[in-house]
Amino acid sequence: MKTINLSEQNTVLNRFVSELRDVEIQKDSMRFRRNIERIGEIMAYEISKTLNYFPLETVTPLGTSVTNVPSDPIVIGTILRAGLVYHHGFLNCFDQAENAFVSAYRKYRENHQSFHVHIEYIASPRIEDKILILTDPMLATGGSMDLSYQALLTKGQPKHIHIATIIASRQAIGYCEQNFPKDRTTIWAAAIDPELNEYAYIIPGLGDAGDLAYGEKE
Ligand SMILES: O=P(O)(O)OC[C@H]1O[C@H](OP(=O)(O)OP(=O)(O)O)[C@H](O)[C@@H]1O
Ligand SMILES: O=c1cc[nH]c(=O)[nH]1
Ligand SMILES: [Mg+2]
Repeated sequence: MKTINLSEQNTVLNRFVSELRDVEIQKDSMRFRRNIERIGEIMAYEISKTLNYFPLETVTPLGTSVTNVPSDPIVIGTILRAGLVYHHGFLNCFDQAENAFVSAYRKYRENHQSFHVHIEYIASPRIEDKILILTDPMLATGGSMDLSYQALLTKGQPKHIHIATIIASRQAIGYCEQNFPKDRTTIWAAAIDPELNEYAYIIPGLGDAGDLAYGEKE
């Protein structure tokens, strides 16, 4: 299994990640959402370099042109709710992709320290033999990603799985390496952080991505 940490390259993506983390800039929730979206656009472009292509003949007003374009059918599968704008970033790039949504959220117990991940709803096309891009901006324990993937397997076996995230913990990378098919999974992260706190939040991370994008929930 390959893990690609895009922060190892000096690109403008790093500025977008640093703005997402910045406690002052986070107050501008529109900027927060737009940064997530544009990281989705850039990551989709990076993933596009791994796809299969075929030569497409195009008729222009003055002749014909042949261009290599992607041939793989793609399903973008997103975990609600923090993944919503990230999803749109991917869709801006892969505008012909099919779309899947999974509602996975942390249900905290009384003590607020332990939780289990709750899946209530999936809406997905068939994913058999397609390229499945699973998107969620935060990969903390990896539990939501794993359970969402298991839920989507009721729709077929994908040809390849791309796990796309903005901030991953080291622990979650290890968890995904153990729980996803090694020969057909690639993990893409805009940054990988060292640890989780006692509430399983990524440290230093950025806080609660869903709340920062869409407001606090009860
Ligand atoms: O890797 P994990 O330990 O499973 O944690 C990561 C999950 O936590 C966040 O969602 P959250 O449950 O906070 O829901 P929200 O998007 O509605 O805020 C995030 O968007 C991931 O889905
Ligand atoms: O650090 C984390 C962990 C889970 N969900 C988030 O939004 N942030
Ligand atoms: Mg979630």
